[in-house]
Amino acid sequence: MLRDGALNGKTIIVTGGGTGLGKSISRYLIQLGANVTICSRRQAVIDETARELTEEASQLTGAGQVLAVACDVRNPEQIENVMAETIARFGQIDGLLNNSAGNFISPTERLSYKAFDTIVDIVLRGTYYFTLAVGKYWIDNNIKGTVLNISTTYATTGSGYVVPSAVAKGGALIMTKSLAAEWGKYGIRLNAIAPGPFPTKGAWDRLFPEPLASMMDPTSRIPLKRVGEHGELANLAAFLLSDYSGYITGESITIDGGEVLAAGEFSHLEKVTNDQWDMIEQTIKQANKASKGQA
Ligand SMILES: CCCCCCCCC/C=C/C(=O)SCCNC(=O)CCNC(=O)[C@H](O)C(C)(C)COP(=O)(O)OP(=O)(O)OC[C@H]1O[C@@H](n2cnc3c(N)ncnc32)[C@H](O)[C@@H]1OP(=O)(O)O
Ligand SMILES: NC(=O)C1=CN([C@@H]2O[C@H](COP(=O)(O)OP(=O)(O)OC[C@H]3O[C@@H](n4cnc5c(N)ncnc54)[C@H](OP(=O)(O)O)[C@@H]3O)[C@@H](O)[C@H]2O)C=CC1
Repeated sequence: MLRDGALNGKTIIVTGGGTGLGKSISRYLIQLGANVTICSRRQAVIDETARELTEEASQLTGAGQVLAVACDVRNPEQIENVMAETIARFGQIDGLLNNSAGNFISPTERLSYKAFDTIVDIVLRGTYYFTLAVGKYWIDNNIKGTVLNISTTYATTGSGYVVPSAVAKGGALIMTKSLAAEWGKYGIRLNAIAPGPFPTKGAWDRLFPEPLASMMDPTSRIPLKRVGEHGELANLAAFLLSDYSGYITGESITIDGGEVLAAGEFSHLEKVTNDQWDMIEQTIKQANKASKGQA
């Protein structure tokens, strides 16, 4: 979507950049000229992704570079190490994509305290630790940086069976809006993306395992009748991390093929046939007449 070189000179940290959506977004940011630091807990995974993305970038003109630094986003010292290594390699930090997450589907009453803590700590604590560290650095150095948080649609609607994730994503979303209000005076922008289903191994293994996968078609309640493509999400993420979105802050943009609209009272009536609509129309018109005393 963006023109070549749209992110030239920018350095962006992508948490969870070794797999899934973080990897796909990192690939596109690099194509657009950004230098990207990917980080997550598993060094071998981010090393392999860095090798792959470096190889791809070598085939392109004007692509950025990639650095892999291991980090658990629940650990402030490791976050500060990612920042120091990024600054040492690329000079400064301009953007932060909070994409790391933990999640699994479960009835809430089956969760231990530790299970609940694990999800909330990765998603909420990890997001505010990283944002706080990078925000302080930007304020101290007069850098007009940009944060993008990967949220979910259920951060605003709520959802059963993923309650720790909903609690944490909801908290991260309100942080996005709150800090956008507070740090706007420094030129720092914070936005969020709320994706619907975009197939990744990480999400599908934990949210859509058997027998669920055989029991339901995740596209059936999506108005566009399909899951998302990684490139579609990467386009939106690159735009929100770029200067082209310079007047957007505190916003959450939903990209879900219309899935959240399923809450609309009558939006599920697509199974009604034309013959049935004829019948329904006649029935309603009879009722209209009756109410006017014409029946
Ligand atoms: C419709 C289509 C879809 C479409 C999808 C629609 C969109 C969904 C939107 C959101 C999507 C996402 O976030 S997708 C992101 C998915 N990716 C990830 O989750 C990647 C990272 N995840 C992980 O590493 C693991 O899954 C996770 C458990 C979170 C963390 O691993 P750790 O090694 O740190 O922790 P562990 O020690 O294994 O587990 C911590 C505690 O959690 C408990 N625990 C772990 N799994 C459990 C389970 N299934 N049920 C109960 N409890 C569980 C353990 O027993 C431990 O508690 P005790 O027994 O008390 O010790
Ligand atoms: N796929 C989908 O349909 C949707 C996804 N999302 C969101 O998109 C984002 C990416 O998810 P997706 O790509 O699907 O799944 P992945 O499992 O591929 O991505 C999650 C990433 O988070 C990293 N991570 C987990 N725990 C930590 C930690 N403590 N510290 C640092 N990194 C960590 C993992 O790496 P490692 O294990 O090496 O640490 C992994 O790379 C998440 O925020 C998710 O909530 C939102 C809506 C829908």
